[in-house]
Amino acid sequence: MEPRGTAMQELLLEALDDLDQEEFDRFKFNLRHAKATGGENIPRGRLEKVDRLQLVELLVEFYEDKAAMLMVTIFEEISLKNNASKLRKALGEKIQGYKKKYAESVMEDYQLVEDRNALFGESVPLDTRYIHLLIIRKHRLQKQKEHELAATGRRHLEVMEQRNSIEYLATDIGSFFEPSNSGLAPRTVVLQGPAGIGKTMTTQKIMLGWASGELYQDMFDYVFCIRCRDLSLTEKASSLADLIVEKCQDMYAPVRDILAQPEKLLFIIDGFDELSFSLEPQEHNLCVDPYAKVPMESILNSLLRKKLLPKSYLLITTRPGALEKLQKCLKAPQFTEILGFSEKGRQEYFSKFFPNERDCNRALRFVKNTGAISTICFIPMVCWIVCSVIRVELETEDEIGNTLDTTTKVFVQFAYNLLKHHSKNWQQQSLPNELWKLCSLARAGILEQKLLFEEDDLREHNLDASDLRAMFLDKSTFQKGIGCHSLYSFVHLCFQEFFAALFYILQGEPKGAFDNPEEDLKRLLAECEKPGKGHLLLTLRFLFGLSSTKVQEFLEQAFQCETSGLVKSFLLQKAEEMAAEEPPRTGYRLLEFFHCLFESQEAEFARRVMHHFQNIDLSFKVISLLDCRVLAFCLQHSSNQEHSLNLTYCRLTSHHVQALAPGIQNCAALEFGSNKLGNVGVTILCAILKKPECKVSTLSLNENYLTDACAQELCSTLSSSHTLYQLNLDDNSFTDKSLPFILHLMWTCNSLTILSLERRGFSTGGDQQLKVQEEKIKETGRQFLRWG
Ligand SMILES: Nc1ncnc2c1ncn2[C@@H]1O[C@H](COP(=O)(O)OP(=O)(O)OP(=O)(O)O)[C@@H](O)[C@H]1O
Repeated sequence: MEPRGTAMQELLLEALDDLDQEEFDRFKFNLRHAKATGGENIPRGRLEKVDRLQLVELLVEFYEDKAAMLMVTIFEEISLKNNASKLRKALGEKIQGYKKKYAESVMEDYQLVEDRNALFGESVPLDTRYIHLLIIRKHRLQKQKEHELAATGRRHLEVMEQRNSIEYLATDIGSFFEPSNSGLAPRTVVLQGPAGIGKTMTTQKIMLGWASGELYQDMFDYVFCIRCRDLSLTEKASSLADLIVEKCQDMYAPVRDILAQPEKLLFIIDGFDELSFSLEPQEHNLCVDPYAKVPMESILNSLLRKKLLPKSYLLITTRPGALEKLQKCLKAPQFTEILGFSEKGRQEYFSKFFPNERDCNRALRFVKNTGAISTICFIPMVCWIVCSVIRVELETEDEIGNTLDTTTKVFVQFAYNLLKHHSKNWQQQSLPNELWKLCSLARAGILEQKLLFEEDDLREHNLDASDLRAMFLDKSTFQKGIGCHSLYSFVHLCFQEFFAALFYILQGEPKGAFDNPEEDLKRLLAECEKPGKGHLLLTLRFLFGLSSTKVQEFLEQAFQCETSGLVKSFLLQKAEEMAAEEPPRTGYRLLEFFHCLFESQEAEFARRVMHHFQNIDLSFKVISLLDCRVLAFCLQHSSNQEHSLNLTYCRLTSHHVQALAPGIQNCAALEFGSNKLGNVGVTILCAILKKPECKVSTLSLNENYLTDACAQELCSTLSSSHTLYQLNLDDNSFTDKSLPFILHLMWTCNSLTILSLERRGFSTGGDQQLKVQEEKIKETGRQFLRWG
């Protein structure tokens, strides 16, 4: 921090120097009765005989950063209007100057990121690394607006009106606080996304954008970024004002001026899921005074609940697992979500990673041809790991393995490559031991929600002299009192979660306090189920991934270690318990559970539990390609063939249908309404519907931009179905040209009983024909009902 505010003292002295002796005496007289908020006035005795310089010192001593405004008030009281306005102007300039200075310090702190492409991180400018991420915003349509749009031909909006009227729109970091259709600008924005999707990187980009004058210039005078993981360091009571001083890295930052306009402040709270506090809403936990010394937990709780600085703006990032907990604290939040890289973004990432064009093309070709990897490469973190793995394979001229079909396997391969190429201990057979120490540190941290480790922690886990420390841990230096303090964290939280899971798999090492691995594992699994334990979700997912027989065989061979045979049977039992829960899991919790089954790649897991989930309803969730592969795996290996899968309004495209393909045939009902399947999606779907083992009885493809060509393909495919009972094709782009195909289907598919064709787009003549044929079918004695 810079030396105490000499600039402010000079300003005060200059203002006093402008006074003649009589004015100076009057100033001192009024100062005796000054009404400054908080603190004491300068005792009368100390005011006598002070000269101007001494008075400045006294003013700063007693009124700190309020001294200048107090001086302005007294000048006005004693009719020194010119002096008052001169000082006010000088103060204004000083504040502007300070804003600039703060922006410069933010620039310095945020412009560089560690270059993870170079193994032992050099730093590179963020702008050369950052790649555009797809972000969407949940959008609630207003009735009036809907009608306007409906009148312009977007008929699907009427359908949406019945379904909560939510739409997902693409957005970008510069538009987070723009007014929604209601005209209200959100003061709280939540940015959610899974592990490694780029939330922290996005906050860094926003900080830099603001500091360099490109983002939110007129909107915010100050933007402060609070990293939740760092908050655990602040044990003692502090105030929001203190926190701002700390962020400014200047103990004489004009905090009062900064706080005087809360509507010009943005607080970014990054990594809400990493918080270890409970954030219960008890009143005694909340504070309204930014100067009150209260525990950090209260400051955060009060900011989130808009008790403290209600007019300030908040941007909070979180993984989906903590969303429920976060939602309970917030007032009128706007939800946004990072979807990851687009196809183009991924290519850009690869070309930055592999400057050599030939290597880049090879790597991209490999990813494209390996469907499994292709679906996980939208996550930047995974992209980085996959590229690192591919680079090693390219260097060694090995064939790029096509076994990397789960995130866990990508992490295992990455850890293996790193260890193979960089650990001296590799040859000395002590690797399993070293690895186990790293895993035990990760596990201890995950259980305690501790992400920053002290030297003592490293010593406790015998890692102080380990090579693995430099490989997987980052070191940061923090100011503590007058000295410096080193803290360690895993290169990314995902790695801590991965190694924590690996701890439960590795065996054969002296586990000391954990000499009963069975109990230890049971404890972890029980913890995962407790409310508010969202931070354990990824660890659990990795644990499922590592329990796979194939992965364990690889670990044993590659790391020369023994693995635990127990884990798999425990997890199977756990999966059965989770599946039988009442009420059953829904939404993201259900999807998370399916991800666990998928990571295991053990068909038996799915076979044993999927019968509990007859109705899988993930409608109105944003579903990724990976989610689709996960669903396909679970459905494909289910012993039950009667599932209904509801993916209405999930932003599905033809790629999603492709990823879902292996599982769809095991569903009796497919609800894919309000998506963007288009003609290609329907062609893929038809290939599945044609299979004799496919027994779909309800198919909903409402509002999917389907054309007459689709109607032809779909109707001719379904004509031979013996199981199709209901078909919904509302709100598509059909014309009279579709009529013959639809009539053919109506006549030939005898099982078809309900056909919905609302807003089908036929001419009056076409409609007439449809009605006539419908009546004729009924005359044959067949039950047939048509809607619309
Ligand atoms: N926009 C981007 N462009 C390039 N690389 C990115 C981008 N976003 C993220 N990355 C890479 O992915 C890594 C993980 O990103 P980040 O830490 O921002 O994820 P996160 O969503 O905050 O994850 P978590 O929830 O686990 O904390 C980064 O260290 C960086 O290497």
